Amino acid sequence: MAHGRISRLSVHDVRFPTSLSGHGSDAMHTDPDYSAAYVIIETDAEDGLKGYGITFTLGKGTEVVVCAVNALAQQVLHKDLSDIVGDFRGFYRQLTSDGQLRWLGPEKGVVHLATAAILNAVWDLWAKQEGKPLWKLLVDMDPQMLLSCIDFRYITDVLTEKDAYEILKKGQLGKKEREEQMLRHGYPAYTTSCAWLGYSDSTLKQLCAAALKDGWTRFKVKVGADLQDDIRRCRLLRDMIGPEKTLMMDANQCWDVPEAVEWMAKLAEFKPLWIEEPTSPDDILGHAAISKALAPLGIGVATGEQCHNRVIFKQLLQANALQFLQIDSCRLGSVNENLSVLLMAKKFGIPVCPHAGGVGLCELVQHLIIFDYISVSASLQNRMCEYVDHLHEHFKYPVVIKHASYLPPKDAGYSTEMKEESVKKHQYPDGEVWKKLLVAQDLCVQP
Ligand SMILES: C[C@H](O)[C@@H](O)[C@@H](O)[C@H](O)C(=O)O
Ligand SMILES: [Mg+2]
Repeated sequence: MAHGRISRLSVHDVRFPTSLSGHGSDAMHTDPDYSAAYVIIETDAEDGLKGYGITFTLGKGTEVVVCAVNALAQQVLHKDLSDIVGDFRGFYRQLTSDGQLRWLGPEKGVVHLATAAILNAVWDLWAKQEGKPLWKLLVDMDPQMLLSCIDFRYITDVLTEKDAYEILKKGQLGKKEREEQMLRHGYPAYTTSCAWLGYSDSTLKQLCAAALKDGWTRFKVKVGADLQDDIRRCRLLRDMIGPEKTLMMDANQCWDVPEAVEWMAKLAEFKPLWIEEPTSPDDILGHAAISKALAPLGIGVATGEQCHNRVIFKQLLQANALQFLQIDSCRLGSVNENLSVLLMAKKFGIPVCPHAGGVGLCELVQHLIIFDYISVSASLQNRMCEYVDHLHEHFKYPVVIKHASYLPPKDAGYSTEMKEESVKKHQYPDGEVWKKLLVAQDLCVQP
């Protein structure tokens, strides 16, 4: 049973200097420092359990998200955890409807990232108090209770609570077998970390060879900055992995709509399964036009990592604008909003392939997709979860990958907790790592 009154919320600006080695780089984010606004909530309960939550950011933006978390903190402080989760829909609504702060969103941008960080911490705490990993808390939850966590406002034209109930009811069939299957084999994954845009050809080759040796069969490559580079890199990868293995491409929003179609026609010979974020994440009809134009080439469109909220996902689905839906554990309003998107995707028959390219995103989103398979989609067809091989060593309960699949986490919680030492070292700007880097930068700019 959820218990304790929330007595403290603290938030830290934690940054990793990944840009120094090109990790995470793409056509639009050329110097990403993988970062997180890291929230810790404490209660007055005697068990001493804490909830940890993150949202993913890239360096400079983190301090802005930290401010937004502090602005929202009043909504959480002094509340009983049992009241929050007992009416989670109401609490979600309250947090996203603050009469003054909602002007900054609503339900998008910095305030929504802050909402995600806070709610991720709440879910972590709840799962810890129940003594279960988050995926298992969701799998074991009664469908009515699960639905009571979702705010259906703005989506009832495509998914009513009754529709959602039917989906979850159906999902009960064969659930036990699917859970056993997950525990035995895990959830299939693909890797992005061989082919960031800033990597040299020799790094790409070396990482791809190592990944093949480790049993990876699905690979994603960054494209979009320079066509000739793309052709060379895609050829290199396709030659290494052979014709049967799966290749995906990711442009991170760099093209106009016609440009996306033309560019992809030139990369079609490398047989990508999808092109991810070909254009602005807000351009629903643009994604639909690209989907239509690329369908004859056998290339699907994937998007979602910068999709603001359930409303945009709803419209992407309504407009046939995507063939692969990429949920993100830290951009949407935590588990609550992601549940609604998983259910909408099921209703439209669109496979969910979560986004996880960032710090901590693999740790979190694995819970959601494992739940999705066991209780909602009941299918692995055309589905896989992204994996990036960075920064797991900073987490107390890092992901476990075996045979290119995510093994379901066993520890209680949402796998969000970072090692204390890592947080201390990487806090910006006072952590040891940043102190050194900032001093070095200063020395460089001084005449
Ligand atoms: C800046 C980041 O690394 C992105 O490039 C990354 O999230 C990427 O889009 C992905 O799909 O993993
Ligand atoms: Mg991407």
